[in-house]
Amino acid sequence: MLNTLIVGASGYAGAELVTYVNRHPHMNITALAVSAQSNDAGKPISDLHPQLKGIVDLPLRPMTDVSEFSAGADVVFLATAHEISHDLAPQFLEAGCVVFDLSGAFRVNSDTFYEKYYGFVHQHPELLAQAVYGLAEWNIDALKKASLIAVPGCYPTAAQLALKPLIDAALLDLSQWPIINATSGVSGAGRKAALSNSFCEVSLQPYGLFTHRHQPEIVAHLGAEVIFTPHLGNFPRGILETLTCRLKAGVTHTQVAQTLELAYRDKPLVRLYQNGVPALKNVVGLPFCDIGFAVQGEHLIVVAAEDNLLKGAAAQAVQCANIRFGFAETQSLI
Ligand SMILES: NC(=O)C1=CN([C@@H]2O[C@H](COP(=O)(O)OP(=O)(O)OC[C@H]3O[C@@H](n4cnc5c(N)ncnc54)[C@H](OP(=O)(O)O)[C@@H]3O)[C@@H](O)[C@H]2O)C=CC1
Ligand SMILES: CC(=O)N[C@@H](CCC(=O)OP(=O)(O)O)C(=O)O
Repeated sequence: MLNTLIVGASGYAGAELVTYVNRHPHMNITALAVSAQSNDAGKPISDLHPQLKGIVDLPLRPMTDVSEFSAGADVVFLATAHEISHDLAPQFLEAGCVVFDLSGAFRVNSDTFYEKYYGFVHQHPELLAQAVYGLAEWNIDALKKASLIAVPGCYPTAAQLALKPLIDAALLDLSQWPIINATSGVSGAGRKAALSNSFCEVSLQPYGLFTHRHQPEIVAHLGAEVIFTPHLGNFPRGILETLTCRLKAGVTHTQVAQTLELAYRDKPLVRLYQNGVPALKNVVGLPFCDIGFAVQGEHLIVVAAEDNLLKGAAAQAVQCANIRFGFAETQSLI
């Protein structure tokens, strides 16, 4: 049994981790942690997330002393904000834990990226170099040996799962940058109240044009430029991405289909559509990324859908843990 700590357990991604870890036959929840000053300290998690009532009623414990929580823990999931993960991960690694970080704190190994896109100067370049990017389907060998896993961003997961096999197989004419239009539900912004996320404010609107931090994350790991435009939609959860690309001259529908099929035929959490394209309702509440496409001449449109809190966060984190420790990849996920 792996003693497992979930930090940020009261958040949206944290609560999904609690559900998965609780039903994992090889993991045992040692504690559910929140900040030292949390308003929710001492409350049962099921008071905040009633879907857990009678399933997990453990209290949310304020993390006043990290060493108290790291002692005896084998695995730590950090479902915390980027700056918090940046500070906590080294302490848990030092204590010998395997750390799965759901934030952006260790995703991109660059000197300038964090200051420009996250607003802080990264203090742990050695950990940036060591962290393994947890795009699970594409990084299995490195994940098996990793001690710090940077779980990808929600938007970059769907975008890369759609584009990577096509780029690797050299099917795309990259002189036309793939255009990724993505719409996310509001849970992507976390549980904390904010005017911009409140019911009457949210409609359907693009944001972060040319400046969103997921664009350079996608580019860094894909090795190709893209145009990425996120949108906020007025629904709670799910991400749908429509990716428009140019195929190299002569590339056919069959070649695209065969390339995706080859990439994902033994990957249970990516589901390919032979006909049509996915809708959000097919993946919300489920750990899959669904992919469909259409071709017309040299033009390709790929559609990818996932639950931002699941394949975009908690499910991919547990998938990475399953790979890291040699369990079935879908253990406790489906
Ligand atoms: N929401 C999403 O769709 C996705 C989120 N992510 C990433 O996952 C992480 C969590 O996101 P999300 O669940 O949405 O966030 P939430 O805002 O919903 O939750 C954040 C959690 O962190 C806790 N927390 C805050 N400060 C500390 C601290 N110092 N020590 C310990 N716990 C703390 C909060 O509790 P309290 O404030 O009471 O202490 C809360 O439990 C973020 O880095 C986010 O970028 C990644 C992919 C998708
Ligand atoms: C709708 C919404 O606000 N989404 C968030 C992204 C989700 C997230 O949590 O960011 P990471 O994947 O980088 O951790 C945003 O655009 O900043």
